[in-house]
Amino acid sequence: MMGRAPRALLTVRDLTAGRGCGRILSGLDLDVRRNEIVALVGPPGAGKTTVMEAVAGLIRSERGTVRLGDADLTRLPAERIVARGLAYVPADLCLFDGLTVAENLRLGARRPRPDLEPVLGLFPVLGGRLGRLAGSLPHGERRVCAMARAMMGGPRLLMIDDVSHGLAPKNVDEVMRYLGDIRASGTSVLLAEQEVETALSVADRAYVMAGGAVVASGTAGRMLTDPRIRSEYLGVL
Ligand SMILES: Nc1ncnc2c1ncn2[C@@H]1O[C@H](COP(=O)(O)OP(=O)(O)OP(=O)(O)O)[C@@H](O)[C@H]1O
Repeated sequence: MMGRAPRALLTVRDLTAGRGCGRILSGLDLDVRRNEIVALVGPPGAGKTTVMEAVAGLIRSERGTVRLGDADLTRLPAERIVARGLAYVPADLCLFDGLTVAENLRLGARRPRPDLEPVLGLFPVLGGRLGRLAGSLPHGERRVCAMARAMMGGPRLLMIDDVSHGLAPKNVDEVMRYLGDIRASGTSVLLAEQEVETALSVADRAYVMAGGAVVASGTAGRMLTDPRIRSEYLGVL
């Protein structure tokens, strides 16, 4: 919106979290504003999944705060975080393979007899797959199904881990286009991605992670053109 500062949606401050093996994130700050697509990029093991799981309430943080709009999500259980409007698509998708696509979508809704039409409007490819078992879909469509299931609850923010993982190049382009459509429908997006150029092609802003910390951040345009960031953090000579 011209002349008005973009409003904060997700505000993460001083996030410090680990797993059984010890502390992974220390004092991490991150923001997603309304109508933004934000990318978390970095090599395997940098901590991108850990950020998403801590924000989604799947692992407990030691310290720090997580807010979504006016709501304080800090250390709420995962199901209450989803109910506040924050949905998460994990890298392994967690579809119910023995249920149909339609049944998977209904499970993502927060009402007993949900209308599938708005989400099918966003992901038209699923319209012809509703009666198929989710386990029988090709990998690209499984990812679309998982994104669609997450959208059934009408989230304000959708977090998607390893968004292009295992996809053929044409399916990567398709999934990236869906991210733009999701944003246009009013849901902001936080994605984690190892393929930096892929992430920056769709994101407004990005955070580069290494060793559990944010080591650079800025607009995608700056990330793509700044020679220091390209050589030091993105591995592009
Ligand atoms: N389930 C787990 N148990 C113990 N340690 C883990 C677990 N998952 C990740 N880790 C460790 O936590 C650190 C951060 O991993 P994380 O998966 O958050 O990174 P990532 O940037 O998402 O990597 P990728 O791009 O491969 O998904 C790594 O050192 C990793 O070995």
